[in-house]
Amino acid sequence: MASLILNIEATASSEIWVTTKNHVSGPPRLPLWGSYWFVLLQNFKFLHIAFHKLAQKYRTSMLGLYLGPFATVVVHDYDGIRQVLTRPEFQGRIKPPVLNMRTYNNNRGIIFTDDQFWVEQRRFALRHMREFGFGRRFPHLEGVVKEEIQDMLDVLALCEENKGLHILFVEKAQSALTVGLCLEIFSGGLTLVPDLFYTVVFNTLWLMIAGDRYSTKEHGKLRYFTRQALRFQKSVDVTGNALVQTPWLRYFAPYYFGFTDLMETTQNMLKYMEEAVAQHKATYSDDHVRDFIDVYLKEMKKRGKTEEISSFSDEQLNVVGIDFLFPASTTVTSTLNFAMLFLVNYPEVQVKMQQELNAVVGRDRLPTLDDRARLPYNEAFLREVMRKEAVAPLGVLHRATEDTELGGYNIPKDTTMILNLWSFHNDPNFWGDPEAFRPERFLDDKGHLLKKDYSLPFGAGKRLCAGETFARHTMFLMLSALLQNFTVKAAPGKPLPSTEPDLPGIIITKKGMWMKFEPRA
Ligand code: HEM
Repeated sequence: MASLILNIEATASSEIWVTTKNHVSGPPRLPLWGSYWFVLLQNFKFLHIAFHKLAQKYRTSMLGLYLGPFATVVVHDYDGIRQVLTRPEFQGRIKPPVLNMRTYNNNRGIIFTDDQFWVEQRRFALRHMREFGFGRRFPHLEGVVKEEIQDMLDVLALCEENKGLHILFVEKAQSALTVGLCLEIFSGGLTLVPDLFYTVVFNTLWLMIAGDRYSTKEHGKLRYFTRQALRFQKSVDVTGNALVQTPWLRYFAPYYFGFTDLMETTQNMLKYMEEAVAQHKATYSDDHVRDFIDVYLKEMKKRGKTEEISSFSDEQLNVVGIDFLFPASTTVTSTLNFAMLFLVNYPEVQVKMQQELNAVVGRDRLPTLDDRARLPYNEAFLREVMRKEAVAPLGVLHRATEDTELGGYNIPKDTTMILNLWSFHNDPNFWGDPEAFRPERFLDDKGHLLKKDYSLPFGAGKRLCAGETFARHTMFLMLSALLQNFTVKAAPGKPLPSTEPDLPGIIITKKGMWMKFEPRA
């Protein structure tokens, strides 16, 4: 079968859009899955690598193909990517029926919606999440994050000191609950990542959304949500794979093609929001708005009186909630996971980061956001991690909302636009030595951060990741606090883990790993 497909590829025309004047090159279209067959043949696991190889093969930065019946262009270069990110006619989203099925059979939320609905809901959510500290400097929230990070460091120190299992017999263990936590993610002096990071990220966001934080005894619930979110991210690739191209597959092999995971995990995450919203309704007061859920309920009441049909609804509130919670709890923690891998593979980089922390912050207090500008090497490290391993290597799919052109090629309305951020981040013409892990590439001769960061792990333009500032703040605070107090090492006696991802999906991740956090003298 594979050789038959290769044969067809070699003989068929590579110009796929006979309806357009100026064709985009790419592999031909076969029955059922169109050009997807050729994509799978290039790399069955990681789509960003497959597209990258095909673009090289067709000597183009704009690859044209069909994913099933859908005309698609994959853009690989900086200029093309920036144009798609910033031009208004490329800000649509694809809305395949299977995606709608997950959210009350309605296209809801922010990430997968477009048009006026998306504009109104994104603007509202961001404006009001800011009131509770999202994406900005806000002393109350920074205090909470500090507490959460201090808890993480304390538990880490306690479990490290007592080597996990032995903690059961140590009086120092504050309670049986701490013991439970230690047993789950600490064992024999090693710590499980990314699980270590789940609490800080989830609790900080949950405080803004639902006005609450999970105490140690409820950490199981919080980790349950994060694992659902991760399972969701792993259920399909970012194109929705064969399930989007041939939706009837869900009747024949729902588990194999990811349909079961897609549905179950979304339902489980929605249940979280549904319960929180029900509790808020039971205790709601117009005079005392506690968090984002209350703000949203208030808006619904207001609009209910004035508008016949409003885009504000219970369903939309639930999906907006998970559209913040699922990326936050998976992308931030997975990026930190990659950061740990780069630290153990490049110990000299880790030493430099610790030296900078010693000089700027010392050891008597935790790093704060005020220190961030004075820790350029630590900042450059995070940028380099996200350049090398952008957890969302193809971003989220865009759609052309009208007939247009890009780079001299005609792009018909409704073309799916995929941005290969990974390919651009690894372009030797742009970065010189993209294969090298070198935080210095983001610094000038004097060690100051370069004014412009050309990498695009969060996208750009109107669809810029809604959580960029939150993610950058949280990752900086967690990483700098960890390195101020611990040295990260690979598990002794085991081969050094590679920095390459091993699990595909909407985001790419590493499997959970046991690592050593050695307290610094
Ligand atoms: C390292 C962490 C993260 C990375 C690398 C990342 C990356 C991205 C990317 C590439 C996009 C697509 C942009 C586009 O459509 O062109 C996106 C969208 C989005 N992200 Fe993130 N993200 C991260 C963290 C977060 C966090 C913490 C949140 C929320 C708390 C979040 C919420 C969203 C939302 C709501 C969108 C959809 C924006 C829209 O369509 O208007 N992300 N993110």
